[in-house]
Amino acid sequence: MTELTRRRLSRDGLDRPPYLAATMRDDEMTDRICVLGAGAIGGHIAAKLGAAGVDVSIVARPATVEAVRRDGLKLRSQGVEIVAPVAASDDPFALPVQDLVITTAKAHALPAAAAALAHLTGGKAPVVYVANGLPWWYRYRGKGANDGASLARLDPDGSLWRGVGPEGAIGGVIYSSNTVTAPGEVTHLGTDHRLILGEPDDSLSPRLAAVVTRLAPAGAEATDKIRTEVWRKLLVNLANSPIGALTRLGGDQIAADARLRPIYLGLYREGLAVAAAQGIHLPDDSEARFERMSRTSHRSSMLQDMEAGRPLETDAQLSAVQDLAREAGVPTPTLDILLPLLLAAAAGRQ
Ligand SMILES: NC(=O)C1=CN([C@@H]2O[C@H](COP(=O)(O)OP(=O)(O)OC[C@H]3O[C@@H](n4cnc5c(N)ncnc54)[C@H](OP(=O)(O)O)[C@@H]3O)[C@@H](O)[C@H]2O)C=CC1
Ligand SMILES: CC(C)(CO)C(=O)C(=O)O
Repeated sequence: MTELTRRRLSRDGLDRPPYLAATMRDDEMTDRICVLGAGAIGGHIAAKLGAAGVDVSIVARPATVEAVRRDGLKLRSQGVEIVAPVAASDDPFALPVQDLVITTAKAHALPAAAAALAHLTGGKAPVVYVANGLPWWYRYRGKGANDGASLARLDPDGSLWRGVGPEGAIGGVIYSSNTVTAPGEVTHLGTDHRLILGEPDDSLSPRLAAVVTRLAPAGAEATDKIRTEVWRKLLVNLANSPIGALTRLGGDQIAADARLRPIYLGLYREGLAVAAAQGIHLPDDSEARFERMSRTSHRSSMLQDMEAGRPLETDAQLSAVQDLAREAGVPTPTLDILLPLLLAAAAGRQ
């Protein structure tokens, strides 16, 4: 990386002590935003919000909380390091009710976070779900035959649907390559950064407009076709994630290996067919997508999880797609081979 320009940005121009949300006066906290599950993506979003003076707190794991309380939340992006003084806690129940909650926890971590989300929203505040893969609320106010229930794969005991409620859900799709390089420090690779938000009923509601305005410092934009955006991104993950996690290769290395090309194209095209069975018709840009990976050395978040020994996001990115394919009678031969290989490889990690 080129020499970093260090900027120390302080919310309200004050050097506030680290984590204060629970002790702040109510009149100081009129526009509270909390990011639950702040790792690579949540850290990126929270750092940009904090640097812009937004009153943001994060709920994160203890090592992150300790680092952020001590040193602030760091984001290295395009040769600049932002150090944002965001509040941090590993106990969501110590936080007051928020005006807006963003979750960037992986799909498999969400059911366990349902009670925390319910507490943070106070039953009122919207929750922006930013994640790869199919979301648990996919069948809320959609137009499909099975509308009106969670995707069972992603909300197996219904704790999200019943405990948090789909009414508060705002869908989020993100294009941004990030890695946690140290606790409380996120490195953003390249220049791409898009955060696309949409209502499950596809309306351009006043609520959506308000949320997009609040999250503008983090690059938010609105869509009136959130499921189309979910699929557009999911196709990329469906093809890239299993190949990357199995081979341990970054984007440019995958693109340089011609043997991987038909596997990538196969996965992508199977995803296109499943999306089409859902009424979402996207152009076949699989070849261009494959070539485009040569531009980035980013190691996918699933590969990062594979290497760190963490659970993989296979349910949201792969198994839920296979579920929809089976429901619709769409063949997915490439996915059907790679998914068991990936699950076995993940299970066999030391
Ligand atoms: N990284 C990237 O470049 C990209 C990621 N994405 C997607 O964004 C989403 C987030 O990914 P990413 O940021 O990489 O993931 P990370 O694992 O870096 O961040 C998620 C963090 O949330 C923590 N967490 C989970 N549940 C809780 C909880 N209840 N309370 C506190 N902390 C919690 C996790 O801890 P623990 O691990 O201990 O559970 C982890 O530290 C995923 O869906 C991913 O696929 C999309 C585009 C690019
Ligand atoms: C690789 C990338 C940026 C796009 O596939 C991604 O979404 C991830 O890391 O999970």
